[in-house]
Amino acid sequence: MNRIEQTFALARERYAECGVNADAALRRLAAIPLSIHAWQGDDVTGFENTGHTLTGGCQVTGNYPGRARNAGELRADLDVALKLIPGRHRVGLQGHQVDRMLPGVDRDGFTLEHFSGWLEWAKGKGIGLDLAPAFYSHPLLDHGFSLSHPDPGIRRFWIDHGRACRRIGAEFGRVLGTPAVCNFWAPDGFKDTPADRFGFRLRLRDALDACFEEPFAPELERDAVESKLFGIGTESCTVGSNDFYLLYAAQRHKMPCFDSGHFHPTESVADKLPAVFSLIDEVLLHISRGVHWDSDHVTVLNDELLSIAREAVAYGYQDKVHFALDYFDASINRVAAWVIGARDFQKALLVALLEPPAAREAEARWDFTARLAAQEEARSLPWGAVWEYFCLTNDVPAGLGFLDEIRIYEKQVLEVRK
Ligand SMILES: C[C@H](O)[C@H](O)[C@@H](O)C(=O)CO
Ligand SMILES: [Mn+2]
Repeated sequence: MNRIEQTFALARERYAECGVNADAALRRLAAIPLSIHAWQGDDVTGFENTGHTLTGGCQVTGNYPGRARNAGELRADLDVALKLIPGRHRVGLQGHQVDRMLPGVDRDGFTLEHFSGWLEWAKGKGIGLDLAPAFYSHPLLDHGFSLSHPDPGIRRFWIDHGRACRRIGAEFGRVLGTPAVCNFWAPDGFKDTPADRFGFRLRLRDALDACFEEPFAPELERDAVESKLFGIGTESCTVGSNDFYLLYAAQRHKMPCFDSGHFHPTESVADKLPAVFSLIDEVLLHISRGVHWDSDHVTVLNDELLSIAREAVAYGYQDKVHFALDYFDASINRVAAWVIGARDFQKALLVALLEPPAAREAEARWDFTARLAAQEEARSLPWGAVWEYFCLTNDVPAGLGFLDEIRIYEKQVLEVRK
């Protein structure tokens, strides 16, 4: 046995002493796909080559060399990242990350032809694809409004873009054999105090209803709606607030999407999961990290990530949670950003899957002293040895070895992109 196998054998024994089957935890972790967000690789730019800047209240900072300039380069970068993230995952696309543009066709007329390269690539890799409409970075995001805009013509453009993405997503689902998650996030909102919070929400409601009018089998396509607390330039009011979308999702049988950067800094996304799952069957998580605001930092293994992962798996409904990454950092190697963030969330999931029963047993007998002691002692259990074994058995480097491969790719490919 090599060192990793030896330390895993000892860790397996230690966990068994705590009533945990480490092999079973590894099997459950391997069964959890993450949706790797393609937009970390192109700085949410898209490939329409229209020169649209990033709008919609998001911001990407940094200018690290090597941003993907087209779908082919983005797929090549994702190929490298996916080889360094243990397990089998999915890839999430934005509605403007097209393979090609067609003469006279704008986002409201996109079809599978605009994403055919992505479909062939995903089919070849045996992975699923998710597709989110891009309701931003376009001249028709007028005064910052899309689906809730007062002008019916502008609303129609964005509704048709949303409808087009769902159709393309359903095709992805049909060909790839796994439903595409189509996440609807509209940046609509107000920099300063609005005079009409209600009319915009009524229009958003009706526009979403129009987007979702065409039924698709759940085996092909799933709809999610993503709330947000504020954006840059929409500090005073977002039309798609959490109150709006939570009720919309419940009434219209859609998935609420909780983005961990979209709530007040002291608000717990982790606690929302068991609350929502008492009444809603399925959710989408956007795993991100806000530093002071929705800054979309690369996820790190902090208490918030650990608690989100724990609440997502603690009650056995993890197959009803769609785990998607959502952050964009252009100040570091973009491939490394995918790999570090994805591996970190997998570590958080593993810690949760390895959680001993002692804390829950103590709580069941109202012994909160033993509960706290058990929760804190669990922190020092040898989950790292189990993680390294997970990397080994999935043929990816444990420890920092993944960075060596990224550095080689950086030298050979990223640095020569000008
Ligand atoms: C690019 C995505 O649509 C975007 O990140 C959205 O999910 C979001 O979180 C906006 O703040
Ligand atoms: Mn998000």
